[in-house]
Amino acid sequence: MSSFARPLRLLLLGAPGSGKGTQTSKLLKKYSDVLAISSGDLLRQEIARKSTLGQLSSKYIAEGKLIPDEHITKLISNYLAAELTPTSSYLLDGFPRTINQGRTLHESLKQGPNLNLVVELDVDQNVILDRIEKRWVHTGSGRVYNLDYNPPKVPFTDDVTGEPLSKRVDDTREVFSKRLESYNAELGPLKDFYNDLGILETISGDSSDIIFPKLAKFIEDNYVS
Ligand SMILES: Nc1nc2c(ncn2[C@@H]2O[C@H](COP(=O)(O)OP(=O)(O)O)[C@@H](O)[C@H]2O)c(=O)[nH]1
Ligand SMILES: Nc1ncnc2c1ncn2[C@@H]1O[C@H](COP(=O)(O)OP(=O)(O)O)[C@@H](O)[C@H]1O
Repeated sequence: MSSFARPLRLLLLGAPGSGKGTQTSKLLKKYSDVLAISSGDLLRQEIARKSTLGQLSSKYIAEGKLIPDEHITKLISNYLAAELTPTSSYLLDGFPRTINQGRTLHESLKQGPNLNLVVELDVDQNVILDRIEKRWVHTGSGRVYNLDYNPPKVPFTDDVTGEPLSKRVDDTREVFSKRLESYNAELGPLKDFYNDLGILETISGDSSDIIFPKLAKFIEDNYVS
């Protein structure tokens, strides 16, 4: 039995550290039948298994550069083709993040379960560097922690597996500034594209605990009831 009256096909747009992964995990706790796809997590898994794409990507990621559109689009399109059904509800985190990726995805899903909601997480960019510097991750699962906001039960240890947490190579002050610059450069055309499709919403808040209730209510009002 689906949680939804109509399928939720959501893209979360947001600067690095704005809380896309955090909102995703909160939504998955509320709606278990949503397929969550995080481009960053998929890339980090490729890097961990030392695939060709992983070896290529690790250089770009370490320098805060975007992976070339054709490579990331192939990875995500193959994943979607394998996992999506015509009635799927899904959540995209981190892809698309350029207008070319957005247009390509829109064309490839034209006959199928295309995006029906794009939410921009509008967070004061002065607060996100501190978040990034305190972010620790469990690479295997993509679980995200923060020394201030959501620390693990046991220091530097994943709550579920007990495995050690790690810092992302791109979560440094200097690399972060490059990622933020690239996000800000790509955001305008993407927002215009989805605004023209009539599916863009912007939710503001300087804490994920302010944003999530607004996001959950929007979904409840428009996709559940
Ligand atoms: N202080 C604080 N940290 C947060 C908040 N929301 C998320 N974080 C943490 O900030 C970091 C970035 O969040 P994440 O969800 O990974 O952002 P993403 O890069 O957009 O996916 C992580 O360490 C989160 O645990 C918040 O409202 N306040
Ligand atoms: N859609 C994408 N296009 C190009 N590169 C991507 C994409 N998604 C992720 N990446 C690469 O992976 C890195 C980490 O992505 P992600 O985990 O989404 O980080 P963030 O915390 O910035 O949201 C990005 O800085 C970029 O190098």
